[in-house]
Amino acid sequence: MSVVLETRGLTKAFGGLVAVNDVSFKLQKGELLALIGPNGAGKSTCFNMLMGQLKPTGGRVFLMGEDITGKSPRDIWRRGVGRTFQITATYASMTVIENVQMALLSHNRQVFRALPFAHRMHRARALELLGMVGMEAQAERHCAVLAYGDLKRLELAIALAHEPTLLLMDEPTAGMAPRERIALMQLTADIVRDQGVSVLFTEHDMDVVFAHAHRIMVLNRGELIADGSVDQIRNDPRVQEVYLGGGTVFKSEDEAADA
Ligand SMILES: Nc1ncnc2c1ncn2[C@@H]1O[C@H](COP(=O)(O)OP(=O)(O)OP(=O)(O)O)[C@@H](O)[C@H]1O
Repeated sequence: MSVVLETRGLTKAFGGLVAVNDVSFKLQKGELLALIGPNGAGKSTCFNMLMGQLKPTGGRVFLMGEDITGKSPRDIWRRGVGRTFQITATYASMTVIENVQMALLSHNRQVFRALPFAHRMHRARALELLGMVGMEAQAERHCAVLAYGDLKRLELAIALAHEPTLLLMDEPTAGMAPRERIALMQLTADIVRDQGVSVLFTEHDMDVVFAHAHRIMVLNRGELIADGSVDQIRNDPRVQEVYLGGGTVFKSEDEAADA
């Protein structure tokens, strides 16, 4: 296995508040890694440092062994780190396929040169990407009329248009119904398996995390308190104590399957 992403002692302080404190981890190629923790644990701050939106106050970030600490978001994106957001970022006035075509034009640095012909370019690849997320049949629909779950799947296709090595997904299932959440993460897990992409995601829904993550890291008050398999995390008393303020006992695998 090869390491795609590594942090060493990653730290971010906002004045006196240390939001992320000395966080070190590795993400292997083809891994679907969850970063969980209660509200305010530091997950978004961590993501924003990985993506270049925030500069760390300490520590380093390595992508495929290369030090990318403090690089700009655009530079990091160009190196193959894609991102999906809590709020979908699609163009409502365009059709589904046009949104993917735009992403492909952007990936190929053709946006301005090719704009008059944009609707004709990269159609085959766009349809292929829509097929990957089960949205081929909706290619000609306008984004404004799409159901929320479909918008999230389109967002995934747009992120894949950039052929990312690593995809950062910040609460990908926020605002979705439970059944849709499981479906979107199943789709993500299939893409990880079939396309060799590596994914780091944050998620509040424990059923989603336990059902799909290959490995789970737990942040609490900026510190990484656990890093292990689904079973290790489910049974870790520190995690049960700290996560959601204590008193939480996670469902066993059998109970979760029955739910
Ligand atoms: N720009 C900022 N300035 C000051 N404090 C900040 C800033 N961004 C985040 N914080 C603080 O850092 C801590 C971690 O916040 P962060 O948003 O990273 O947590 P989180 O785990 O993503 O939370 P949530 O699950 O609620 O999204 C919080 O105490 C938050 O108030």
